[in-house]
Amino acid sequence: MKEIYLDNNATTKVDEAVFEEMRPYFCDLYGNPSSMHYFGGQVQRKVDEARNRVAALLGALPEEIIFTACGTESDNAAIRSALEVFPERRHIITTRVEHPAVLTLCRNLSKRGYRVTELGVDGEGRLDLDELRSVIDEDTAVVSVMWANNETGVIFPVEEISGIVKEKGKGALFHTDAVQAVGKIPINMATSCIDMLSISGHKLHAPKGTGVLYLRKGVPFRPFMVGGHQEHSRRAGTENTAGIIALGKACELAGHWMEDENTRVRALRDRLQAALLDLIPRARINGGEAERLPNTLSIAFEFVEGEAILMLMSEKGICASSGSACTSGSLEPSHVLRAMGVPFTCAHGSIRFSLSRFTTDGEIDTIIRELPPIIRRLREMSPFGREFLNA
Ligand SMILES: Cc1ncc(COP(=O)(O)O)c(C=O)c1O
Ligand code: FES
Repeated sequence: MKEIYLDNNATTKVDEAVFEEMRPYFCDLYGNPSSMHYFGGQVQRKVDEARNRVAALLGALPEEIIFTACGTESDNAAIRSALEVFPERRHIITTRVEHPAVLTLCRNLSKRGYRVTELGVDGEGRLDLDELRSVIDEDTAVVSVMWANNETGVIFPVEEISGIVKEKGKGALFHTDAVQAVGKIPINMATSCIDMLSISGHKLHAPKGTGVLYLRKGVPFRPFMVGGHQEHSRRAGTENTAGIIALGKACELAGHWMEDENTRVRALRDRLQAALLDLIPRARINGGEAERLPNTLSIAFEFVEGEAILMLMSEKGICASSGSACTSGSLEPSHVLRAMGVPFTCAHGSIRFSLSRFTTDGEIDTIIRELPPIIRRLREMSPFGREFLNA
């Protein structure tokens, strides 16, 4: 059975071209880029090329790119740096729907004397920017708001938010977790006032364990990882050269595929969404009224358990997710859907489909064929579902 993989917000396939680009850097070109000899020098040149490629995708300068080990590290490095830049400030602003890479860090910091404001969202997952305007003050060190949500795909107006932070924040820094946005929607740091931005390689067809922290030129930075002088002393540790080279290639390819993502992939997502709403009663799109990533569909089916849907779909080779990968496995409904006020019964019956450039028309046809009978079967097994089906 060939899998139908619609869980690309959890992780993506490494593009074959990306794999080919990194392959020589394990057994043949294994030199240390910091070495003085030619053998290390040739690797250094490839790392520089990767930096240029990442910068090109972001409209950034190469020196604004810091390679890290993952999106989580980039998030931690950004927020911790801002707190060290302003040791006298004790206020952090974030949102209730951030990924745990940001939210858990902020909640830990709140136990160590920081005041943390978590901005709320409305029923469609949208932020209230007036709330941000009213809570930001001279004590605020950093504002961290994700570009796009991993569960619902809802896009936040981070350019406008960074403008508010610059206007009202008395120098506070603005960080955005753009892990789900990079490669899916156009980003141009040249025309932006975002100070720091996080990327994770494995969400854009590069290997797991690669990441980037974009740091705007001139923004003060206190490194989280200290030791050697790698990455201009901003991130110590011998570089993951093969991973960095892969990430560079993945960013180059993401630039080429951006239009496909926003046309063909978007049309596939929209077709899946329309068909499921049409064929399955009492289904609802989470964040459906908000601006969303072109590849993401979070859909709630009343009277059924998401985990049960996932298991029956998995038997048919269909891979999707119920909320974020890190929270599935716990029985708590997703913190994102809870923050949106999605009723408990819908939050539990929510499924996330996340497409990629590798998703085909035929795969979408299969889901449209297989999912409605699965939901019907599960509803027949549940007392509330039976009541509804018999009504
Ligand atoms: C929005 C968001 N931020 C951060 C991360 C963490 O990235 P990584 O897995 O590279 O640590 C993820 C991935 O799950 C994510 O979706
Ligand atoms: S670790 Fe990826 S969704 Fe949580």
